[in-house]
Amino acid sequence: MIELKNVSKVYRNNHIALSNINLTIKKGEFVFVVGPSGAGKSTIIKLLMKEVEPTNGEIYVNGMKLTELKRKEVPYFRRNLGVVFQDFRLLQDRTIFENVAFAMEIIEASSREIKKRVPQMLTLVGLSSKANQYPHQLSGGEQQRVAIARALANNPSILICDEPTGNLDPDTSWEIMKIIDDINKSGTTVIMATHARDIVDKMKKRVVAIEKGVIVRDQQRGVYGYED
Ligand SMILES: Nc1ncnc2c1ncn2[C@@H]1O[C@H](COP(=O)(O)OP(=O)(O)OP(=O)(O)O)[C@@H](O)[C@H]1O
Repeated sequence: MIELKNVSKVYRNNHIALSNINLTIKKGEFVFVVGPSGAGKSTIIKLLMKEVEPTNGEIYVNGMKLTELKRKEVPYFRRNLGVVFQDFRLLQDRTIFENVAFAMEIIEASSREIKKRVPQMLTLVGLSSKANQYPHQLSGGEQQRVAIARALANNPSILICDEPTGNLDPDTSWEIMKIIDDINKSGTTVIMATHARDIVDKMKKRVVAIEKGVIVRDQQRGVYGYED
């Protein structure tokens, strides 16, 4: 479970990115976070990853109070999170297999586990045949599937996606959404920040809308609801 209690974030330049956010996300939910550019969506994601600290308020993820986590506990905490970004963020000088393996090497998984798990993840995203290729040899959609495989390698309970379809054409975006939806159906909590109106409208999931750092709407089976 994820809980933000009275969370505010003021950046160093005194910009108020989030103001008194209260949000609870249950295990297994699928939540879209929508809102105009600059509304604070990425800031929420960075707070959940403990990449930035809140100025005020409390954040709990899977029973851990993030503001009280010690520096050395952060890697352990992050094992529970898989993260996918708009720009894929693959290592260009490593193969597809090595990119997925890298996530497991960080948590010091054994080479035996890695050899077993990476092919399973590549099969899940339909890329077994590309294991020995390099990112630049893959299409954008394929690269995003690698990023998803990497995000899931350590079996996280939460998948966080920041604009995962932002660089993809509509058909490819839907292929990615099908994979993310299946991951959610298998029990993983999904939080996805997006500007993709069509996807939000068709998926009929919970929608949390943010404007100027404030939650202005929180709907089950919601819609995108912006003209941008
Ligand atoms: N490191 C930072 N220092 C100062 N201001 C920042 C910083 N990061 C973000 N901001 C500001 O905080 C506000 C919220 O930014 P955030 O990136 O969370 O928005 P967003 O909703 O994700 O936008 P987009 O849809 O364009 O990605 C913006 O006004 C942004 O300029």
